[in-house]
Amino acid sequence: MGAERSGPVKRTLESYYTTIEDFPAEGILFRDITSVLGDADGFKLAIDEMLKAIEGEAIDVIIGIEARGFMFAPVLAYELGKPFVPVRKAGKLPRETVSATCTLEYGEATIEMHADAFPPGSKVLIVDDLIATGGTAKATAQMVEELGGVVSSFLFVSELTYLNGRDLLEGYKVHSLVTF
Ligand SMILES: O=P(O)(O)OC[C@H]1O[C@H](OP(=O)(O)OP(=O)(O)O)[C@H](O)[C@@H]1O
Ligand SMILES: Nc1ncnc2[nH]cnc12
Repeated sequence: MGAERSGPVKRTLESYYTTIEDFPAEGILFRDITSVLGDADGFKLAIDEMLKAIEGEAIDVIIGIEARGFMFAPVLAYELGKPFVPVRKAGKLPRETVSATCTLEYGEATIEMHADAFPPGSKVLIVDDLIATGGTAKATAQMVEELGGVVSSFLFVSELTYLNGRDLLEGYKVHSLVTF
């Protein structure tokens, strides 16, 4: 028998994640994105797969949600030549804002976006690292629509399917690359 050939092992995006038990509270399985970003191949794979997921979609503006959405949305905005708009936790943005409150897997949050972030009618891609209950994403869509924008789709690196966040986003197009 001849020698077996083996090329470089192709890792999945999921394999770059680290899982931490009981963080930040007991009973939570925390899916840590920093180990994806902390590996150059992992980060490249994430960006490549994100770009592939939205290939061909009409997008005018890319929103990233603080803090972990900021790790991805600006890279996509740069790659696609589109403006980046931040959604931030309350009290951080300097100009007039719109706001929405959401319930999360652990806690509650109020988030804000600048009222002049994009012109009415803009097609908006909403990016975050993860969807859990979907509360943050839904609150972001409410703000986009309050400003006359149209949500083209949501794009998450990962999805906690057991929290059924997709149900809250019924009627919207939702992309996620890794499911836990
Ligand atoms: O689907 P949901 O239940 O709304 O949860 C998802 C959100 O929770 C996490 O952010 P977190 O609020 O922990 O803030 P961080 O990005 O600043 O760590 C995550 O990055 C999403 O933004
Ligand atoms: N289980 C989890 N892991 C990582 N980020 C999260 N955000 C909300 N729930 C999370």
